[in-house]
This record gives sequence, C-alpha cells and structure tokens, in this order.
Amino acid sequence: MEAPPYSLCNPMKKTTVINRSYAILQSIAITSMIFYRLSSFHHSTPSFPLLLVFASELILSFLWLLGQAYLWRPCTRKTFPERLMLREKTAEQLPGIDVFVCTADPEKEPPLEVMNTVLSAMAMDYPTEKLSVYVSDDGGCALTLYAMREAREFGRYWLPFCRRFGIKTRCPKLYFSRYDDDFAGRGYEEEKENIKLKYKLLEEHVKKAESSGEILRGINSKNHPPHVEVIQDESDNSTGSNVEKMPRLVYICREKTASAPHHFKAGALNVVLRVSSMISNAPYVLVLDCDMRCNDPSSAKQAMCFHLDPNISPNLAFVQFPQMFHNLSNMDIYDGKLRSVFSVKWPGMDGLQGPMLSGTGFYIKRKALYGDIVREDTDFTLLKQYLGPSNELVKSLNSSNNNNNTDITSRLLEETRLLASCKYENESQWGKQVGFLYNSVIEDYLTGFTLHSKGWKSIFYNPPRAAFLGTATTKLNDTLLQGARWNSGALQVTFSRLCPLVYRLTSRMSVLQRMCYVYLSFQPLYFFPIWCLATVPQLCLLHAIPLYPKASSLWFMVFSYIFTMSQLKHAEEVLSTGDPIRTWWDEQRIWTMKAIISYTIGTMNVVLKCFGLKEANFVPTNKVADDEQTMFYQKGLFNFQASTIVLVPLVTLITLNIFCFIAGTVRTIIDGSFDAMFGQVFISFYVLSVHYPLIDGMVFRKDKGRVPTSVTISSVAISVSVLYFGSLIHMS
Ligand SMILES: O=c1ccn([C@@H]2O[C@H](COP(=O)(O)OP(=O)(O)O[C@H]3O[C@H](CO)[C@@H](O)[C@H](O)[C@H]3O)[C@@H](O)[C@H]2O)c(=O)[nH]1
Ligand SMILES: [Mn+2]
Repeated sequence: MEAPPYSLCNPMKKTTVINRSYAILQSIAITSMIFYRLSSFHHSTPSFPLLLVFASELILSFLWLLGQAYLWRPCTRKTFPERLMLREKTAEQLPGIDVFVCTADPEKEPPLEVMNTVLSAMAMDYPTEKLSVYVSDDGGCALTLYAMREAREFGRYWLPFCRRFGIKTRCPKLYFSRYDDDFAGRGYEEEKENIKLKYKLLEEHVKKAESSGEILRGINSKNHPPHVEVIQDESDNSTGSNVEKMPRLVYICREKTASAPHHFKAGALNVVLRVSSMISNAPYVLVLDCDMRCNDPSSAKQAMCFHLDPNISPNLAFVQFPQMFHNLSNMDIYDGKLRSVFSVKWPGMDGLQGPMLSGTGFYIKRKALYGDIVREDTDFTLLKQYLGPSNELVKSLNSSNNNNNTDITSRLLEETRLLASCKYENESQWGKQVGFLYNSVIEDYLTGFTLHSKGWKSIFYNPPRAAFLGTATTKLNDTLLQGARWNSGALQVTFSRLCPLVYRLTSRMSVLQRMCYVYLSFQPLYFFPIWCLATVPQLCLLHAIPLYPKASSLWFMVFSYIFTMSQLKHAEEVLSTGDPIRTWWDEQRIWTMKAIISYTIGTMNVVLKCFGLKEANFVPTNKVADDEQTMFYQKGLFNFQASTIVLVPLVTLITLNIFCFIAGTVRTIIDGSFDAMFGQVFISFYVLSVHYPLIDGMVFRKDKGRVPTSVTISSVAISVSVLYFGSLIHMS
C-alpha cells in the first residue's frame, strides 16, 4: 500500500462553477457592449468624449479578461507534518534551511523589531543545527548589529523556554502582548515572569544604546565597507552538555559606495545568497522582510511537506505563504491585508502553475535561484562567467555542506568580504540570470515570473494558523505610495524585454498562468479608464452630452448588467473569503483611490525614468506605528494627513463630481432629458457615495485627520479650471 502523502490539494469546486459561469455570461455582455459602441460609431462620427469612454471600456474589458485567469481553477491545500516527521524519522534527514532577514532603514524599521523577527526565526521548530539566520543590514547600522548580539544572548533563554512549554508564538514581543498559548504546565507561570523580565531588560539595553547615540555616530547608510560577522558568545566555546544549542546567526552588511548601484532588496538578497553559501549553504532558503515575524514555528516543516514530496519536489521552486499582518483593524479601510491577492488570486494561481513570488514568507530552493546554468556538466569557467570570480562559490554548488561545521575558517570568512563587495557582480550574471533579478523594484514578481517561464512550479500554502505576521500600512499616504512603488515596478517589467505578454512565448508556461502575470504588469493601466470615468461622463452630464444608451432602451440593460454583475461578483468574493459585506464597499473605494493615485504615480515614474528624469527607487515603508495614526485606522476613519500629491487629485475629483452631479441633475430635470442622461447621473452619484469619507473629511470633520482647508481650496480652484476648459472643449 502506498504511504499517505504529506499534503493534499483540493480543487474549490463550488467557487469554480460560480467563477466560470460569471466569466462566460459577463464575456457575452461585454462583447455586446463593444458591438453596441462600434455600431453606434457606424451611424455617426463619435465625439472625443465618447472615444475616451470607449477606450476606457476597452482597457477595462482587457484587464477584466486577464483577471479571469485567477478565477479559473482555484484550490486549497493541507499539509501533514507529522507524517513527514514519521517518515523522515530523524532530524538528521531534514535538509538545512537558511533564513534571510532584510532590513534597510533603522528609523523606519527599528532594530528592536528586526530583533524580534530574528528571534522568532531562530526559535522555529526545526533541528537547530539545520537552521541558520542571516540578517542583511542595508543601513549598515551599528545599532542593528548590537541588537543582533543582544538577541542571540536572549535566545539562550528564549529558545529553551519556547521548546519546553511548547509556546506557539515565538516572537517575544507578540508573545508578551497576547499570551495566547493556553499552556499551564508545571513551572510555567514562574518561568514566564522570569523570561519577561529578561526581555524587558533586553529592550532597555537596546533603547539605551539607541538614545546614547554613541553607537550610531559616523554611520553612513550609502557608503560603508562590507562586514560579515558570525555572532557568537562565550557559551559557544564551552563544551558542557547543558549549554543550549542555538541556530547560527550571521550579520551581513554589504559594501556600498555612492557610485555603484546597489539594486535595493534584490541586491541585498543576492549578497546573502552568496555569503551564506560559504557558511551553511543550505539547500532551502526562507526569505523574510524585517517585519515578518514567524508566528507558527512549524512553517518550515509544513513547507518541507512539499519540498520533500518526491512527486512534487523535482520541479518545485518555492512554497509561498500568504503575507498576514498583526496590526489589522476590523475596519481595514485601506485593504492593508491585500485581501484579493492572498485570498483569491494566489489560491487561483495555485491551481495553475503556482502563485507569484511575494517578497517575503517563501521557502525557495537555492538551486532554482542559481539558474539553468548550474548543472553537473557545466564547465568551470562558464560557471564563473555567470557567478563571478569566486572559486569557492562555484565549488559550493556541488557540496552539500549541511550546516553542521561549527567553525568557519578564516579563509572562508575572508571570501565572504569579496562576495559582499560592490564590484563582485561586475561582469557576472547576478541580477540578470542568477539570483534575484534587478530590472524592477518588484524583484519578487520578476524573479518568480522567470522561474515559472523556465518551467518551475510553485505552491501556495495558507495554513490555519498564520505562519508569518508583518506590519501592514495603516496610513492612507503610506498605502498609496507603497502602491505607487509596486506599480512602477510592474510597469518597468511591462516595458522591458521581460514583458510577460511576449517573453519566452514558447516556454512551458500555460496561457492562464501568463494571463495572471500580464494582468499584474498591465494593472497600472487602470489609471487611464478610472481618470476618464471620474471626469468625462460628469463633464458631459453638465453639458448635456449623452454617452450611454437611454435608460429605457434595451442596450442600457447591457451596461447595467455588466456593472451590477461585477459588483455582485465582488461582493460574493468578499463574503466567500469570510469578510463582512462592508469590506466590499471599502475595497471599491480604496481600489479607485489606488487607480487614481498609485497607478498614476507609478506610471508617471516609469515615464520620467524613460526620459532619464528620475531614478528607480525603493523607499522602505514605515513600520513604526504612532498612536494618533493607529487611532484613526482602528476606528475605520480615513487619515487625510497625507502629502499633497496624494490628496489634491482625490479632493479635486470629488469636488468636480459634486459640482457636476448637482448642476447636471438640475439641468437634466429642467431639460427633461433624464432618460438620456441617467447613466451619467448614476456614475457621479456612485462616485460620490463610494467616496463619501472624502466629503466627510472636507466638510464635516473637525479632527486632525480631516482634509486640510488649504487642500480643499486649491482643489476647488483646480476643479473650477477643469470645468472651464471642459466647456471650451464642448464649444470646439
Ligand atoms: O534597499 C533596500 C530596500 C528595502 N530592503 C528591504 O526590503 C524589505 C521590504 O521593504 P518594505 O519597505 O517593507 O516594502 P513593502 O512594499 O512592504 O514590500 C513588499 O514589496 C516588496 C517589493 O515587491 C517585496 O520585496 C516585499 O517582500 C514585500 O513585502 C524590507 O525588509 C526592507 O528592509 C532592503 O533590504 N534594501
Ligand atoms: Mn513591508
């Protein structure tokens, strides 16, 4: 009899039926709409506004069509780590895992938080000698290094405590804030108090070091030599059997100079990839952002249920866990949890070739990152052309150094300085064909895409207990600017030779899988239809130019069917992922805001970059919560303390819609043209009701989070000019 598998994959049958029926009916409706538009053009030459609206409809339809790929074949998975442990029997047989934790900015990413992430990773439920944790510090900050040393010392108490009492929340800060483990064994209470005191002390140490400022003097985050340090303390040298074994902890600060490009996170990850190959060279790598604490110590074993399954493993590149967050409010007005990505799109792709790489929370096969070139028969010199000048690195490819050599020779440590230097990658294929790719600030998307195009598969695993918990953006400004960075990254890919629409068309990637990739890289294009639909029908309403069929006509049914069904589908999706119906409405709003701000800024950045007017940039998101901002977010209130570039367009559009709605409706009533203008009245009504919080912020709110009066005034001024120019167009 065949042994039971380590994991199961269940197709979501009911969802599939709903999704496909919706897709088919909606395609018929969309085709009819396009037919209606084209045949109406046949009768009379279309006006400019009508052309804009039609172009918008075409773009929306194109993106809609691509989006259906995510819904075609969704599935869910289950793992059985106990079976794995039973079969692999001893810890010896488990493969090594190297955990990479990236940090870049000690102000936005406080070392205390990084330390918590590192501790949670070191405390994972995995054989100690098979686990190494590497911290990549792009900030070159001595405080971070100091915090890592302190963390390791604290780990001596923390790790045994977690193991002894089977604590599930292994991130100290989270644990002390919620104590949700229902353990009450002998000695637990006492130990808990004990360890809590130690943790407080640790926090104090780090805070003191920070406030003394001593440690931060002379640090330059853009210019510093490489520094690799295997963190050790006295107990490491003692051989007593009562000394708790600890996973290895390595601090890496790569060299940076102002003149050499450092390629942001991808560059950092590639350095760690090389350096770790000298030290532990584990066959699997877990990548974590500095705020992504491990929340379930068993995630490594869960991932191994796939990586060690002989039926799945040969072409499996990575197992992606969803990003989840510890600081979400019940009223997540900014969609900080990225619901549609991790509850709909990724499970959908899981039924195809697998989810996209999502930056953090994935277990990836080291070999997959080294690229096709790494085969046994590849010539040594060719390998060096790919991997750069280090012989040691090339040698490491075929050695399965399983992380149990405790002392790393000084020669290898010296080699790591070379591997972490700026010039190392010159004339190699790092970032082009090897490691994490550089063409875009969304290195994850791009790297995952090329892996899939080479035939690798991936798996999405969403376990009952969140495996990792990060910090979600809880400010309007942060959310929209983060979205702008992602979307300029996406568009960078669209405009490059790696554009998923055309790259390696003959590869083994399925059409549906490709559609998913194309969707994300073309998504910034939403900016065009959304801007158009937020202005053109409204201005035309004001000037009594009808853009839609009469409400009483049959063709109007087509338009209202498309709109209603897409809303119902969205609502159905929200409810089926277990969210309240309010989320549907909130998502409508934040999605439009993203289209207006993030997609637009994202597109502008890429255009400016094409003309050499702007450099690609990766400004890390803020991970420090201030009380005021958290208060607004927790209450589900928008915080309009945001930069002008974010606020002015939004407020201007709302002002414009208010004006057009009121004046336009009055006019249609006087003219008696309600039948012809109903569609447009409805659109502006819809815009205003979805974005009511903006009106509230402009007119009624008195608190600090309201829309600043200066913004309202300038926005009113801009909308008046738009109205004026709008009427000029009409006259021409
Ligand atoms: O020059 C840099 C810039 C950033 N980072 C690190 O990259 C991580 C992600 O940065 P963050 O500011 O948190 O960006 P997010 O937009 O929240 O990140 C999401 O989007 C990124 C780009 O797609 C992915 O890499 C991330 O994993 C994903 O969580 C953080 O740990 C940073 O420290 C570096 O190491 N070096
Ligand atoms: Mn982040």
